Amino acid sequence: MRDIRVKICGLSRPEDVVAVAEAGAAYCGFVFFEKSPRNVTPEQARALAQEAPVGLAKVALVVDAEDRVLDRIVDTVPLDMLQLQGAETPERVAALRARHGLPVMKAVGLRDAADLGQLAEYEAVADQLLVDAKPPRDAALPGGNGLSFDWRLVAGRRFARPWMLAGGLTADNVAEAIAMTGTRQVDVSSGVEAARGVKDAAKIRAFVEAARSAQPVPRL
Ligand SMILES: O=C(O)c1ccccc1NCC(=O)[C@H](O)[C@H](O)COP(=O)(O)O
Repeated sequence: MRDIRVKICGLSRPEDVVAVAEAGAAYCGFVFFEKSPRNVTPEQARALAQEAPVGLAKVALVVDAEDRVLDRIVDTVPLDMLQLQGAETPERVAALRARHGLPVMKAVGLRDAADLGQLAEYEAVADQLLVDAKPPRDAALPGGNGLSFDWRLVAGRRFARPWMLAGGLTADNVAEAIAMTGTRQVDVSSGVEAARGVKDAAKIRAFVEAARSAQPVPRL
């Protein structure tokens, strides 16, 4: 299967972008969140983006960012997509989409069936959904924690928009996750790191290979 699209999130060094491009990923992500070990400034992200070849989509991840912060990111970094990882409302998603003229991917955290209602709410306004594990209540980060959720929650679900599976994925479990959920897109951060916040080129390669060799359930 060659149509699985992979996003590698939390890049902070030029060699990470090169490794992601060479591995054949479709998206690379830059984290703008000061408490994160993967945080980059707009200027750093701009330099990283210059390493990205045509065809590798550059995604800015923000968490409840104020307009002036997001304006500076968008004005500084050549971007292809915004990823909203905070508590942005559907109205805020729609407003940011209109303000910046970029596709918006809204992250939705799942822990149990009670969280599924959010998917429909955000499908109505976002270009894509990132279906992620809901962070633990005491987590320092709202994402990028290397935690999975119960994939059976979305197995067989018909999404109205393109969506990406995230949360605790690794080269060892990504094929099973794709087979179980039927997703065509996957996102990873912790699972391709040598140490927290430090990406590993061999793990990136192994992850992309494992994802692209997976067999999603056929669409009926
Ligand atoms: O990665 C971070 O440090 C981060 C900080 C704040 C909000 C979100 C963050 N990361 C989100 C991701 O990188 C992923 O899109 C997703 O949560 C999967 O992460 P992981 O479980 O580490 O693969």
